This record gives sequence, structure tokens and C-alpha cells, in this order.
Amino acid sequence: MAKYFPLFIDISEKTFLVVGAGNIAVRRILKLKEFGCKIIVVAKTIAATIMDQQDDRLILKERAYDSMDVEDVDYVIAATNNKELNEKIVWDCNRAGIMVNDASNYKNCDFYFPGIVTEEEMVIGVTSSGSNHRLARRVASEIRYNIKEVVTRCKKELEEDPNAEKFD
Ligand SMILES: C[C@@]1(CC(=O)O)C2=NC(=C\c3[nH]c(c(CCC(=O)O)c3CC(=O)O)Cc3[nH]c(c(CC(=O)O)c3CCC(=O)O)/C=C3\N/C(=C\2)[C@@H](CCC(=O)O)[C@]3(C)CC(=O)O)/[C@H]1CCC(=O)O
Ligand SMILES: NC(=O)c1ccc[n+]([C@@H]2O[C@H](COP(=O)([O-])OP(=O)(O)OC[C@H]3O[C@@H](n4cnc5c(N)ncnc54)[C@H](O)[C@@H]3O)[C@@H](O)[C@H]2O)c1
Repeated sequence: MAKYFPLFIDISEKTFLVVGAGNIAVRRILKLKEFGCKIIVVAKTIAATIMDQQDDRLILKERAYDSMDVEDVDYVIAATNNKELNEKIVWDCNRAGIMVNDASNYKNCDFYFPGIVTEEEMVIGVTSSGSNHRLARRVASEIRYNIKEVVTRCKKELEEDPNAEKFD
């Protein structure tokens, strides 16, 4: 039975702390940015791809993580390449009652980061409940490929006949 429920949360006024700024963290930072939240990044080394994107919604701190960093944030993503450090971040968050995601250990996550597909106002999140990441990627990618056509066609059909439901 699937147990990860897709809550759709307004994060535009929320603050994320992302610890680490390598491949995985950057993928997530760029995705979160599309949803308008404030993002604070703490990493010993920050990938060049986001170095020039600093503004009042993306704060970059190039230094080692400190437990105090989890204070005053709403959500935390631990995405360093050090599993023990990610675990420590999870511990700090658990103690402070902050929702946390550990990119290196599915067992440590309060929430998963889904494969995300957006088309205009439509948002689709894909997860395999932590069981098969490559499958989640593949399914999200296939939806990404088809979404524009599906949304455009459904809109058109609804405009033509709002009462004609194709499926229940
Ligand atoms: C959906 C997506 C979103 C994103 O990351 O943006 C995502 N993983 C993606 C891809 C992917 N991740 C990994 C591979 C290589 C796999 C392989 O080669 O077999 C690939 C495939 C690839 O990259 O091709 C490795 C991996 N992933 C996790 C661990 C640790 C562990 O399982 O404990 C390890 C081992 C790390 C290591 O060993 O070092 C953990 C998590 N990854 C999650 C999300 C969460 C729920 C996953 C779910 O739904 O099942 C979860 C549980 C927690 C979280 O991080 O939120 C994204 C597709 C994005 C897209 O394309 O749309
Ligand atoms: N969830 C997923 O989809 C997925 C996929 C592949 C890998 N992973 C996991 O994600 C993690 C990150 O992988 P990556 O490829 O982005 O790694 P990476 O090597 O590209 O980046 C690691 C980042 O962690 C930072 N860092 C290391 N020690 C730090 C410290 N003390 N304080 C602050 N920052 C510190 C580095 O400066 C760097 O920015 C790994 O643990 C890996 O197992 C997750």
C-alpha cells in the first residue's frame, strides 16, 4: 500500500535550508526556486551553476554546516556527500521539530522530494515511495514528455463541452 500522501503546500512564504550544493542539491534548489520560496544554502563548496543566482530569495553561505543553521527555517534538505553529517542534520531537525529530507537515506526522511512535472498551473509529483528511484525518474520523464499535449487537449475538450466527462 502506498503511504506517501501528496500534500500540495504553498511554500511561497516558506524558507528552505539546503545543506550541500553539489549535483543533487542544485537540482532541488533550481526546482524549489520555481515555486517562489526563500532558500538558504549552506555548503563548503557551492557549484558554479548557482553561484551567480544569489538574490534576496536565494542566500548562499559557503562554509561548513552548523547546528544553529536549522533555526528559523521551515524545511530542511540534507544533501551533503557525508552520510554521517546528513544524519546529524536530521537529528538537529528532529530535536527542533522541523521537517527534514535526507537525500542519502530514505529511512531518515519526513518527506520525499518527488519527480516534478509542471505545465501552466498543473503540478504533478511522482514518487515510488522510496522503492525505485530510477523508475520514479523514468515515469516523471515520460509524463513531462506528454503533459503539454494532455493539458491542451483536455482544456479544449472542456471548453467545447464542459459536461462531457470522458472518464469518471
Ligand atoms: C524523484 C527524484 C527527485 C529528485 O531527486 O530531484 C528522487 N530521486 C531521483 C533520482 C535518483 N535518485 C537516485 C538515483 C540513482 C539510482 C540508481 O542508479 O539505481 C536516481 C536516478 C537517476 O538519477 O537517474 C539515488 C538515490 N535516491 C535516494 C537515495 C538514498 C536512499 O534511497 O536511501 C539514493 C542512493 C544514493 C546513493 O547511493 O548515494 C533517495 C531518494 N530519492 C528521492 C527522489 C526520494 C524518493 C524517491 C522515490 O520516489 O522513490 C528519496 C527516497 C529521498 C529524497 O531524496 O527525497 C529523482 C528523479 C527526478 C526526476 O528525474 O524527475
Ligand atoms: N536523492 C537522490 O536523488 C540522490 C541521487 C544520487 C545521490 N544522492 C545522495 O545525495 C548526496 C549528495 O550527492 P551529490 O552528488 O550532490 O554530492 P556532491 O559531492 O556533488 O556535493 C556534496 C556537497 O556537500 C557539501 N558538503 C560536504 N561537507 C559539508 C559540510 N560539512 N558542510 C556543508 N556542506 C558540506 C559539499 O561542499 C558539496 O557542496 C549523497 O549523499 C548521495 O548519496 C541522492
